[in-house]
Amino acid sequence: MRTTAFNASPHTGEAGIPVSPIEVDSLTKEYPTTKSGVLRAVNNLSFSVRAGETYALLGPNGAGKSTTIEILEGHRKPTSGRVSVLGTTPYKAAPSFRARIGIVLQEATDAGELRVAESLQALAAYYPRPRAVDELITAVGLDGKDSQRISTLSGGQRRRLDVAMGLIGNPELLFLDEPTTGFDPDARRAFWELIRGLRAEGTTIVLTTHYLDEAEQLADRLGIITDGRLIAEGTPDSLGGPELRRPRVTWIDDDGAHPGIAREEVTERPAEVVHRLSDGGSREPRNLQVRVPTLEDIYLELLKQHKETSAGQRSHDHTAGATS
Ligand SMILES: Nc1ncnc2c1ncn2[C@@H]1O[C@H](COP(=O)(O)OP(=O)(O)OP(=O)(O)O)[C@@H](O)[C@H]1O
Repeated sequence: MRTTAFNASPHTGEAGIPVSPIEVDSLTKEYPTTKSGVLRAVNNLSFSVRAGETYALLGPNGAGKSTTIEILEGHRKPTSGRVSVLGTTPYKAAPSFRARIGIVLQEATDAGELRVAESLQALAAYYPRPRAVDELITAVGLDGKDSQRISTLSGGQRRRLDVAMGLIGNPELLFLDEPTTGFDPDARRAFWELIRGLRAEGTTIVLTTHYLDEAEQLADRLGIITDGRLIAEGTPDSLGGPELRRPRVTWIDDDGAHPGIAREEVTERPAEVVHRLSDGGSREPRNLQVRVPTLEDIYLELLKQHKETSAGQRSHDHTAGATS
């Protein structure tokens, strides 16, 4: 068993050894398909999440993020591999496990005719140390909506209530599956503050999102999944490595035989390139810009590289198969 000691409130495993709250080792999940085959949604995936860390799982639609999260929550059983969450195997865990985790699913469950505060009160009764309902309503920005029927909330307000439902039990470990879909920009920023507050309290958070700025704002580390595999992992400042982070100088070249050509130079010394292009500052190349790659640029580049490598591998396998 891989074990790691961490500074912030380590969880204790079966043998009393401190372990990461989440350890995923060679996880594979296959779904049966209608054509009596299988779809491998998660493929030999390994990663761990440290105590008190916010970890973002990123990846395109269908990459296997929700499947992974559902296995971590105990809602699905792995086909193979080992998963440990808070020191237990989630799908076999005792009911007390549920009280220690908070879940915000991608899709809200039907709330019937319940009202905001009463739904949270009802849920709070299941937890040994729930959060105060009125404080939570304020924290998620639903002030004044206490007695409104859930069915009449707007999409974004409903999503905020989902987040409140995930937090009501005061969880040690919080799963957020695309939590801010449908939020307006203001509400997203308020939500980020809420998450930062939870992180400061020591809550371990696993987040999936398609908003790269959200991942950059919230995550200590990021993992990129595609085709069920982890293709890159790192901090928002280091993901992709120095090569993908080099600044780009772009301009429109009007000097050559064909004026108006868009140019780009990738460089570690953008000031030097600008100096050269502007003849020491004496002229202005058209649309001259220096751009540092954003997390989104790096993410897209990593996915592109993965696609190219996979295509190359497939064609190599095909050729090798044809000649063997
Ligand atoms: N219950 C299921 N039965 C069969 N196939 C499934 C099931 N759930 C998911 N899949 C398939 O597994 C793959 C991974 O899906 P998953 O929902 O985990 O992806 P995701 O990364 O969360 O995608 P998104 O960003 O769109 O939410 C997809 O091809 C999906 O169609």
